[in-house]
Amino acid sequence: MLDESKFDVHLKLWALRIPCQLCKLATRILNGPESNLSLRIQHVRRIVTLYYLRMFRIKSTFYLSYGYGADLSDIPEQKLDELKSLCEIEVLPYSLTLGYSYWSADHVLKQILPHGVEVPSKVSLISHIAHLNLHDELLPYKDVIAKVIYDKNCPRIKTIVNKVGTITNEFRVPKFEILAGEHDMTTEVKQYGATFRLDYSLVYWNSRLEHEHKRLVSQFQAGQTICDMFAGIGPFAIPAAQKGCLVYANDLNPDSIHYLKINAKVNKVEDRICAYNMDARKFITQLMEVPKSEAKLESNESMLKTSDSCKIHDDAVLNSGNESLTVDTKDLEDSNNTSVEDVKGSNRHVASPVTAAKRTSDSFQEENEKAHITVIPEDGGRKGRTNKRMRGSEISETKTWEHIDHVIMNLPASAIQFLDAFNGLIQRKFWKGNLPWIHCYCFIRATETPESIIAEAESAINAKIQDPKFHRVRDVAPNKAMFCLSFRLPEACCRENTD
Ligand SMILES: C[S@@+](CC[C@H](N)C(=O)[O-])C[C@H]1O[C@@H](n2cnc3c(N)ncnc32)[C@H](O)[C@@H]1O
Repeated sequence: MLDESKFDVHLKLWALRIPCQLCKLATRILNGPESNLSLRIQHVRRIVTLYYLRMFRIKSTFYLSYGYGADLSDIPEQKLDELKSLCEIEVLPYSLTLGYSYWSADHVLKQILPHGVEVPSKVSLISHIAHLNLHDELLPYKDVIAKVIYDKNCPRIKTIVNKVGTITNEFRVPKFEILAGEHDMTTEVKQYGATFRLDYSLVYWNSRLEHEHKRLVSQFQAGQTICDMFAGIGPFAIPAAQKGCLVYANDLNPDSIHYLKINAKVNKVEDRICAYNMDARKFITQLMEVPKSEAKLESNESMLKTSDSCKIHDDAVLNSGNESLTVDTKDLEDSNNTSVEDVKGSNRHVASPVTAAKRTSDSFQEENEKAHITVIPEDGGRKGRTNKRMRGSEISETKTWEHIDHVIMNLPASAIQFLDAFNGLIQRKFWKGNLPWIHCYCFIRATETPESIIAEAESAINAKIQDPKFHRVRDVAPNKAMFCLSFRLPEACCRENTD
């Protein structure tokens, strides 16, 4: 329990009694820039405000002066003359108690925490949720720290959470303990004009990546096709779609896809986002693999023409075959217990067959949920393209084995290990135009260099990377920084002949 009375400070002050309507003017006179007085006034500015408001309520008016003598001798003559010309000034003693509610969180915590223990300075705000990362030394004080931060920031902050342990699950979602406020982790954040709804306890979200999301999307052009292999709730996908790109967005976490769909709707880009819930390696393979036969190709094309605006390579993505195109719902449920290291061999999600895409909205939704493959736009094509931001060319029918402009891989801990999926994936004779840009996020530790990262990437794709570009995103620890490695997929990755 926090004894709030411990923070009371009793002040004996002198006050000037000034009529209500002249208070502002008197403050301006006393608070002039040229005298020593202004310093003092600044020092007591909050008291002044506080007190002024309080007096205003009871229709009386005071201007508090912290150090003025009763005879007004501290006030420079010229200012005093100005004041006197306004009205008759009365000086009287006044006692003021500044209590717990007056002091800042920092001030209170400094008094509570033992000497030498640093007050937590970094609080991440995700709309109404304050996320603390308390280190071991502060854990014994976590409840009082949370209470003070909550008291001082309520109602803007409604929930205070602390991250427990390190992130070990595949979905990159920390475990949180709610320390104060409402037990509600659903929230809404804005990034460069887009709205993102999310449940912070279920999906990955990092507000510190806002600038990076913006930077990368600024490289995309309207009409381009983007593939986001680790899309989360859509911080790349939604703005790219807002820009007029067609986006194929995938994430292994079903909750991320749930919110991605919501966010696509909220931002009115559901006609330009196709969402998938599967392992990234399987996703990219199925998206870019050429259909097995011309016959299948043709039947896909006719389906595409009648299907909604999200043109999907049905044969590859929603293959009716029994073998590979399946997602194991059980594995997905259990995947919270899987470490990041397990990700590489993640084609293990094999079990229930995935079914084809064309159907009415309800059955569509139902079946896709079952199969963990979701295509958002149930009626996007019929509704037409509503997004005001769309510029440039309309999205034409897209065959993802013929052309994709950019591939985003934001899973820094292990995205490089997924690059081998591109080795021999594209069939050159079907591909039109340039090969895609790959934007692969990674961490570089003190023991590593950009060269060692390139070597790892080249070994994964089994080809030499020409003109790689590294962009430093942010420092995540003293010896570890997050980078974006961008390069155009080398021609040598392509398969020359169809099977
Ligand atoms: C670092 S987050 C990035 C999310 C989003 N792109 C962003 O910038 O905020 C990585 C995402 O990859 C997803 N993920 C992890 N392993 C995956 C896998 N094997 N296949 C597909 N998605 C995966 C996680 O669920 C998480 O949402």
